Amino acid sequence: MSEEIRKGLVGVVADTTAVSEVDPETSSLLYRGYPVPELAERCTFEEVAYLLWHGELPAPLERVAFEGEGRAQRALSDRVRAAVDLVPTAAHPMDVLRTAVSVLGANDRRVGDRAADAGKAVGLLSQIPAVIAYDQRRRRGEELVAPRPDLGFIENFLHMTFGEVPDPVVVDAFRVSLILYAEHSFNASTFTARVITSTGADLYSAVVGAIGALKGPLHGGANEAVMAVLEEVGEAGRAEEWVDRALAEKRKVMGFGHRVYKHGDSRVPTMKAALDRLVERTGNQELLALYDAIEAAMVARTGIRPNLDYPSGPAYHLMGFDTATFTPLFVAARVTGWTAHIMEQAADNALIRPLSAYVGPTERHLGPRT
Ligand SMILES: CC(=O)SCCNC(=O)CCNC(=O)[C@H](O)C(C)(C)COP(=O)(O)OP(=O)(O)OC[C@H]1O[C@@H](n2cnc3c(N)ncnc32)[C@H](O)[C@@H]1OP(=O)(O)O
Ligand SMILES: O=C([O-])CC(=O)C(=O)O
Repeated sequence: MSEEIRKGLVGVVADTTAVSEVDPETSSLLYRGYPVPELAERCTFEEVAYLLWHGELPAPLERVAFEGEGRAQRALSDRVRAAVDLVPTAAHPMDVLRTAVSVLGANDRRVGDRAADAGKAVGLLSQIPAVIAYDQRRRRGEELVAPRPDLGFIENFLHMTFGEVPDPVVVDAFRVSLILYAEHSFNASTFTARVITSTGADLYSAVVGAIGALKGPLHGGANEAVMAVLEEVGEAGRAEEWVDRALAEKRKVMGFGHRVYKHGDSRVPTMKAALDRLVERTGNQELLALYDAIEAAMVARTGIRPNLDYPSGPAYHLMGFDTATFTPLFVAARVTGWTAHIMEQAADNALIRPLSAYVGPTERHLGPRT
């Protein structure tokens, strides 16, 4: 076997992209050239979506037209609602979302029209929150809440989920989290979307595949799994002992480590600051003490730092979301990055098809068969 195998494609540069730049040396992240902490401080989530899709922030008139297009598509269609209702509540909300996007694609006459991809992306950005909000509500035995076209994306998403717009600290922390989750170069789910697109398949198929890839606990599923860690550890005083045992048992501590960042995830300081503001509002100091104690124990023992999922998990908990809804929230943000990459891949396509080194039995032949 003479080929060099890069298991997990570690360190492999698969293509160019102009969507975002991750610099592991400086732990920094740029969307279309703009530092993400700056976008999180000064932009709406809709503006960031526009930036990822069009390469520039919208001018005032472009912003009004773009927001209007999104606001008009926020209501859950009867077909999608019926599809959600068909999925048992025992199924994970990511399965519901995957099914709903599939139904959206099957009902879109533009499905194979590449020129309509930007419009389909706007539709998904509006419909995905409606699905997530309705799914959480039906699991709680609550009625669907109709969208409010007078509200911005973030406020409307929260209104459809909770039946009211929460206070500004919650609204702002949610906005920050979605901007931070929006895009991250060739991560597993985005790469999945690019692979599917490279075959000539439509945008919805690529997004359905990406949702499947994001569900796993080594990727987006970690924000949900972080809550299980916090609950299992229980109190700050138990953190050191718990981390020692988890490492001895060779368990992966969810919310820590990253394939690209080895000196810390660029997004964590911004999300941690939002979490701190939520804690200040709710007075939940024990949660913060627990969070800090687990991080201190992990860093002291392994040098492995938190990734974005570590502060996002408890932040979504304090905002009032059910734990199983956390990874769908990641989808609501990342659909912007996925679709930007889908359009980039389609515009300059080459089928993605690597080679494999065969390690099975050498050639052999069937003997007489009875
Ligand atoms: C937004 C996101 O999707 S970020 C990722 C979210 N995922 C998680 O939080 C899940 C937990 N983390 C992990 O599983 C990993 O850190 C990954 C999958 C994210 C990245 O891992 P990789 O780049 O493949 O590194 P790999 O898994 O080989 O880890 C290297 C070493 O660090 C250890 N390590 C890495 N992360 C962790 C962790 N969270 N807990 C314990 N040990 C860890 C590995 O066990 C391995 O040790 P070894 O060399 O002794 O075998
Ligand atoms: O980049 C990755 O491998 C995972 C990640 O942090 C993300 O998708 O946001």
